[in-house]
Formats: sequence, structure tokens, C-alpha cells
Amino acid sequence: MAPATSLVVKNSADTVIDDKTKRVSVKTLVESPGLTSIPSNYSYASHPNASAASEPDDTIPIIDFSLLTSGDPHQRSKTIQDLDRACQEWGFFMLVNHGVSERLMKEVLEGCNEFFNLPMEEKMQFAGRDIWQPIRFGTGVDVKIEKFFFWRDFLKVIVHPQFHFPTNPKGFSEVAREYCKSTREVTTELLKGISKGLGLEESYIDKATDFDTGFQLFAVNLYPPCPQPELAIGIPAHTDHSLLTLLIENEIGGLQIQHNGKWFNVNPLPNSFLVNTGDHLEILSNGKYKSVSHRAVVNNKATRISIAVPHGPALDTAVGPAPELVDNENGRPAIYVPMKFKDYLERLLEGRPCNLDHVRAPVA
Ligand SMILES: O=C(O)CCC(=O)C(=O)O
Ligand SMILES: [Fe+2]
Repeated sequence: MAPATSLVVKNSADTVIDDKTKRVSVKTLVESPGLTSIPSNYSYASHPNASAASEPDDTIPIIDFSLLTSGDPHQRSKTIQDLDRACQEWGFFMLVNHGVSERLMKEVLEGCNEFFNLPMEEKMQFAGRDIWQPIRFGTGVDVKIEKFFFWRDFLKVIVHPQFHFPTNPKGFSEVAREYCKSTREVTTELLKGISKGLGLEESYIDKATDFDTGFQLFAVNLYPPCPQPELAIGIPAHTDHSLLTLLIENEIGGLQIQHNGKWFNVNPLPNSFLVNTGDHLEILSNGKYKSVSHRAVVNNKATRISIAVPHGPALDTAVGPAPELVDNENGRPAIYVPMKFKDYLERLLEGRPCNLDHVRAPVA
């Protein structure tokens, strides 16, 4: 295996995305002539988290959305039970028959591809480190302390409660608007089912999180082919801040989730959504559901694109454990304290390994 090099791509000022680290995008790096090994600061393999993953487990839950919304009470209550089990045992499921068209899913992925293929100066207008910037193009991750660089570029757009979007490539904004509206509608229905599965009234999560004005991101990850995929990582293990994240990808594969202490490769069913429970469902359910740890690995053959759409509470809303799920007398105290979602997101920038540590209740 060729050693990781300390090759430095000639960073002309107009390709440096991040002033602080003088980094160019991974795409720029990959397109530079003669790249046969990764620059040493992308080398991740010595990190303790870098353990091998098992083949996909065929018990990864599959939820049929059409049964949740069919109007048949028996099918609905069975699907609610399945959802409850999936959230409790995996924190992750594949959603099929969700009603979002294959055409729309293809078009939105294509739009993302075209965005990353725009000239650099077009994308550079969105470069920046401020997480509140409505449209942001960058590389790596968002934390202040990055020990090594990650093999991914990103586009992050705030799409709710206000919809923002780049005007180029042409037509992308319209497609993305329709896509984000669809994932929001699907999520609204899932949250109703999840509320019921937790033994709460159907609208509980909607009301407790002010979901109508909830924070929604359109987060695209681009993982160009990596000459030494075994040494690099696309996104290291993390949990999502949201209630639920809906993810699609261009059928290349690379998502891994942690289950019972082991890592699993996820090979999505065609046209399915990969759905994971985020920190705010763990908080609201008082730990009954776990915010699942996941990561993205890279490959040396093809560019992978994934679109993660995390749906969260309203920024000014502080979500705590549902009182119905707290029972102080019977050994089930509230294990989290409420924190405004806006403040929670800002803490992420401190780069602590587990976001939920910020809101863990002191042990009495
Ligand atoms: O690319 C993937 O499969 C994972 C992306 C992800 O976890 C994220 O954007 O939070
Ligand atoms: Fe994630």
C-alpha cells in the first residue's frame, strides 16, 4: 500500500474553501493531476473508530409507508408497532411505498451533481463557516476542532421555515423545493405514527416541537473517488441533531450504521428512504429510542452523492422528555433537560463527540 503523502495541491486563492485550514474541496483535490495517494492530513485509519463493518444484516427493518396511511386501522396499528420496534431496536429503517416519485428522487440527485459541477467561483459565493448562513458550500465537517480532514464536500441549505436555495443550476431550486416539501409531508406522517407508538396522542410530537415552523436542512454530501479508501473517511461516526433524517443516495453505497456495538453496511432498497432517529427523538422519548450512530465510508471507483434531510423542532423551541414517559417513582426519571434547538445546534460547533452530553440531566 502506498504511504499517505503530504502532497499539497496548489491552492490558488479562488479554490481555497476554508481560510483557516487553507483547504480546497475534495473534488478539486481529486481532479488535480497525479493524485495516487491521499494527503496525510486526510489519513484517518489509525483512529479507534475505524473498525470494519459487517455485511448488511437482512433484519434491517423495512417500513411500508402506504400501510401507515392506508386508512385501514388494523394495518395502521400494526405498522405503528413495527415503527416503534424499528426506532427502539435500530434507530433506523428503510421506508418503502412512501409516495414520493422516482422521477423526483432522480431529478434532485441529478441537480446536486450539477451543482457540484458548477465552476468553482459560482460555488465559492456560498463558502463559509457560519452554520446560520442559509446556503453553505464547504468541505469536511462543521466542528471547530478537526483532527484530520474528511473525504467529502457538502452543500447545506436551510429550507424551512424559510426556503432558501441557489439559483444555479437552472431548475434545481424548483425540484428541491418540491422534494423538501415531500420529505416534510412524509416526516409529518411518520411522527404521528411514532407519537402513537410511544403511547402519546397522535399530534404530540408535532405540538411539542412546533413542527409547523420546524428547522429543516437540505444537506448534500459529495464523496469523490478516493485513491486510498481504507485510510480515509467520508463522515466519521456521529448522531444527527434532528428528530428524523430522511436520506437518499445515488446507489453507490457507503453508509454504515451501528447496531448492538457492530457496524453494518447499508445497501438501500431502490427508491427507498433511509430514515434514522436523531437526538431529539431520543430526548423526547426519554431515551426509549436511541439516536443511532452512523458514518459514511468512501470508495475508489465512483463518486457517491447522498442527500440527508434532517427535520427538527422549531429553533426557539426547547424539547424535553414527554412527561408521560417520565416516572420518578418507578425509576424512570427524566434523563435529559430541555434546551432550545437553536442553542443545541450551536453547541455542535464545539465538536464534542456526543451531542446529547449537552442536555444529559445530572444524576440525582
Ligand atoms: O452519506 C451518508 O450516507 C451519511 C450522511 C450523514 O450521515 C449526514 O449527512 O449526516
Ligand atoms: Fe448523519
